[in-house]
Amino acid sequence: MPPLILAINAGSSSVKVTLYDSSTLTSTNTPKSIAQCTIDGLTAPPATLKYHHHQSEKPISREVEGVTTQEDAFKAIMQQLEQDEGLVEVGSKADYAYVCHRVVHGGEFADAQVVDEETVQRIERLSDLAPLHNTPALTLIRTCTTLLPPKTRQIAFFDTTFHTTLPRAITTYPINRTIAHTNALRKYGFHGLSYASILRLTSSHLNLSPAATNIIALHLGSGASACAIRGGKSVDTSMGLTPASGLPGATRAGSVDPSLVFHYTHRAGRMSRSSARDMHVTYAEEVLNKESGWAALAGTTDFGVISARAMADGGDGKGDEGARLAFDVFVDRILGFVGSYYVALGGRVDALVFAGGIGEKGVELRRAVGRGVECLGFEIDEVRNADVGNAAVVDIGRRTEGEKRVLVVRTDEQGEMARGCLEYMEKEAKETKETKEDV
Ligand SMILES: Nc1ncnc2c1ncn2[C@@H]1O[C@H](COP(=O)(O)OP(=O)(O)O)[C@@H](O)[C@H]1O
Ligand SMILES: CC(=O)OP(=O)(O)O
Ligand SMILES: [Mg+2]
Repeated sequence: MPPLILAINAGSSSVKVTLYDSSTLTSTNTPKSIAQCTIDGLTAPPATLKYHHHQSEKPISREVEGVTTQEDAFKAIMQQLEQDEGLVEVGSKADYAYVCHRVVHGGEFADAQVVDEETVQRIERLSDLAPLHNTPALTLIRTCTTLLPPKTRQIAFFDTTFHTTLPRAITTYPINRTIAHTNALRKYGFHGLSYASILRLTSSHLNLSPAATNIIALHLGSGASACAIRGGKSVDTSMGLTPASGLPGATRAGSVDPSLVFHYTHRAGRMSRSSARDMHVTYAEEVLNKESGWAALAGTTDFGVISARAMADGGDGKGDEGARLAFDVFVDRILGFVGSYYVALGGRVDALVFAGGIGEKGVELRRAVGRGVECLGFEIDEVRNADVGNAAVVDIGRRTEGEKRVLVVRTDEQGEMARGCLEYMEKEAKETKETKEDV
């Protein structure tokens, strides 16, 4: 059996796992994917499992009751892989030679790391800075350590790596510099594996080298962010020290006035120091991360449902007011970042890119954002926007040449990890060869 790579992407509302054959490469030099299993809707139960073994004709899709955490989801996914007798590439668990984990907060780690006790401890220390992500990712690392043979190599890939190019004026918060330095308080940025994939796919579609590509990318999923990429490098992004800032999300408030938390409880409004008494900092975090966003405005975390309800309104005020509000708030905040990043890129933008679950499926959202950015020269074609098909990159703009294109990109975070894993394997093989030659 060839060495297999299992790439695990634990998001805030989903777990996506892709299995790759490291010995076969596609035309874009990525290991060939053999099977993919995802469970989404963890925050809008019942969750749905989707499975596709690439030799089978039809993907499977079924609801999975009682699956509410990333750990439940991962175990159900492993069970699905085990049960599939057609998955001949896997003889036993020992065939999973490499396991890649998406870890959202990498702190000071500049690059991917082989998982050992020290890496685990450092990821653990960062958990407070990405409570919806690092803790579940660590749980999955530990589950794999228990479930798979000791010789399985686990590698952690960080969302923060892509943003290590952010300029200092962007990463710096205007606060006491000593405290900022001691506590590592700065903008890190997230969704980096996704932005790396978006850059790769977009530059190839536009026939540009990544180093010559300027884009404004929108990763819109349960967690949503925007990124300005100049010459293939992240120069600004909307998430910050934690994934809680910037755009709102399924259960996240996004950027709000930082003083809001002191006025959130019923004691608030008194405008005294004691007004913060009922708002313990961990409660504030809980509220801003888990009890806000679409869930708070519209009563659901499913943006597909929100879009449908918002459109049913028809503008006569009779429809679902909460859904309309959630939709409008999201569009407003997205437009704010697009405008700001257009200026940051000096107006030289090859493409505005929609990605992530909502970016890929949200026809209405793209249409509404499209209307707002027409003044900048981006124009969405209604017909193309209405049906984006299944291609990795689709032009939905009226222009299909030159600058200011509008694209929908099927970002591939697992694929990005599989590529990184292959690079690691090649490096490891080279080092082993050199060591043997030295002996
Ligand atoms: N038809 C649709 N239109 C708009 N949004 C949708 C649609 N279907 C699903 N979504 C949204 O996509 C989100 C999932 O995006 P995804 O990027 O996969 O999530 P995660 O942040 O967990 O990685 C869901 O929360 C849901 O709101
Ligand atoms: C960083 C982040 O919010 O990730 P996700 O959208 O996968 O939850
Ligand atoms: Mg995601």
